[in-house]
Amino acid sequence: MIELKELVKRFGDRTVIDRLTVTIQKGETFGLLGPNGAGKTTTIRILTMLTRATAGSVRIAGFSLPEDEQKIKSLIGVVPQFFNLDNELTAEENLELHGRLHHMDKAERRQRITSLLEYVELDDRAKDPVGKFSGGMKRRLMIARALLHRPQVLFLDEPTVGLDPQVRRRLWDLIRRMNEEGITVLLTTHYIEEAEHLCSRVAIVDKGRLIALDSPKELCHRVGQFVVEWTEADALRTQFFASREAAAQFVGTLSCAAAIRHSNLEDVFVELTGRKVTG
Ligand SMILES: Nc1ncnc2c1ncn2[C@@H]1O[C@H](COP(=O)(O)OP(=O)(O)OP(=O)(O)O)[C@@H](O)[C@H]1O
Repeated sequence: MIELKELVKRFGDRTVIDRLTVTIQKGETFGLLGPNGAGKTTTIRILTMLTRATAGSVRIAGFSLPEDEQKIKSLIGVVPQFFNLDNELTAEENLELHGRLHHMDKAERRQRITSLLEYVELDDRAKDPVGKFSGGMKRRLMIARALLHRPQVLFLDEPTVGLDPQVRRRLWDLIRRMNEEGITVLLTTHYIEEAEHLCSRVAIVDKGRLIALDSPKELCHRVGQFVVEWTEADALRTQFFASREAAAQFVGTLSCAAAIRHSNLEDVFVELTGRKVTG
């Protein structure tokens, strides 16, 4: 559904995307995971035609950039990282504006706006100005807006950044539901838990480079499913093991207290880069 081949983006002499090659299948929820500055937003900006790649190719649903820009625009929905709703307008009016920009006819617009406000559970706030909405409500309205013209692919840039854990989980449910209904989702995140909960596969990116790509489970298997953590000379030490038994055996050889836990994508990132995603 989405194919990036040898994608490069340079700003002056700075390379922020470095030969990124990724193929995302139809129906996947795919995550780009990496720390701030890894190049995730720039990748989304290229895919959503807000900036052009320096080199490499992009295909979405069989169409190529930049040749098929108009066609691709009608197939994608975008939820940017920062709120870009019109605070003066009501929820309904914000959607209405988007529908007009996408040349949807009046009857279709009305029907979609009503059903999507219900879908994101904002139907009772349809007539309220968006300026009064909480962060979570604004994010849900941005998702409704992105879905209005029935896109096949949805791009979500850091969909839950700045939201409290409860609101985040509610958005995860919504993203999962959209995916179950057949939409291909590409999201960026620097939240480990978000990638682990939502994504069928994850590309770990660092400094514009792809450093690993697989399902969260496989990535954790790769470093070792179990981690032993202990403190030595005031520093936290970790070691990976393929089984709980092997981890427990190792703990038996230590002369201090140690904890055994499951590994996660943060561990994978640290193993591969020596740094933390959430740093
Ligand atoms: N227009 C620009 N001109 C120059 N440098 C830029 C521009 N846009 C992004 N960059 C640089 O490109 C690098 C990647 O930025 P990008 O926003 O894609 O990272 P990110 O992984 O999305 O991080 P974040 O989560 O903080 O947005 C950063 O070092 C950033 O400073």
